[in-house]
Amino acid sequence: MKATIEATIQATIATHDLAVRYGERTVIARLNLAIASGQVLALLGGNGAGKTTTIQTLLGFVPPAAGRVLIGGRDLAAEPEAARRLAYLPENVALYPYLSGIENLRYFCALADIDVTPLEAGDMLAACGLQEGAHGARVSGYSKGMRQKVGLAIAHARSACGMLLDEPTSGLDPAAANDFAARVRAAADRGMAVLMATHDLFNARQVADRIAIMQAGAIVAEVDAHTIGHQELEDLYLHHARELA
Ligand SMILES: Nc1ncnc2c1ncn2[C@@H]1O[C@H](COP(=O)(O)OP(=O)(O)OP(=O)(O)O)[C@@H](O)[C@H]1O
Repeated sequence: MKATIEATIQATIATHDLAVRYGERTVIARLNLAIASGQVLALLGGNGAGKTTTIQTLLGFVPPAAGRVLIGGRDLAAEPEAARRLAYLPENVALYPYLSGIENLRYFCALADIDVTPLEAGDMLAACGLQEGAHGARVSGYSKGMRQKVGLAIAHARSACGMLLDEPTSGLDPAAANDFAARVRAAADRGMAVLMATHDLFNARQVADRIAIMQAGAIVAEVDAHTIGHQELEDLYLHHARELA
């Protein structure tokens, strides 16, 4: 589904006719995305559909073969630093294991020239749901859910305008997944644009405003997450998965 030019320009995270190649192979083809402030787009798709490659390209890690990436209206090709306004939460948030939650948050903020006092860091972690007893403990002992809360706190502290999540709920128990979903929704409600690549249809419906289905590097369907039922979404997803088989 093609985003209008107006939506692309106004969006916080956007791509226009994006193509990505690995060698001779095209893995993203004419991808048009537009995610406005306050919106969550869930990107569904089978293994190898191109979800992670899309995220890596938005972050500037993978160069486009054609098309444009716009972050906050700034073209990444001309202003690569625009990608620094995005927070990235991969499946396993990378933190320094021998530092505490507070130290990790302060360190990642310092990299962005943001000075955060230990007290402020504790408040930020608490606001993201990390229990106080864990703030000063080494991250090596944290669960996946706790690491994600630190990741969310870093994103807020760095005033990210957008957040890219790659399979954030895989491996989380239902309570942790539910809690994470609520926090992502809250981040969007405060104005962040969120792109969430996931295999979790339930989570996609719970958190997202729109759900896009990706197949062989292109969006083949886009639906309203608030109105589509679980069965309908599953059928749509499987229909496109079968087309490929
Ligand atoms: N560094 C790379 N070099 C060459 N090909 C790659 C590279 N990274 C990914 N690919 C290929 O690009 C295609 C898209 O991969 P990608 O990881 O983006 O898919 P995905 O939708 O994130 O899949 P999954 O759900 O399994 O994580 C796949 O065919 C993959 O093999």
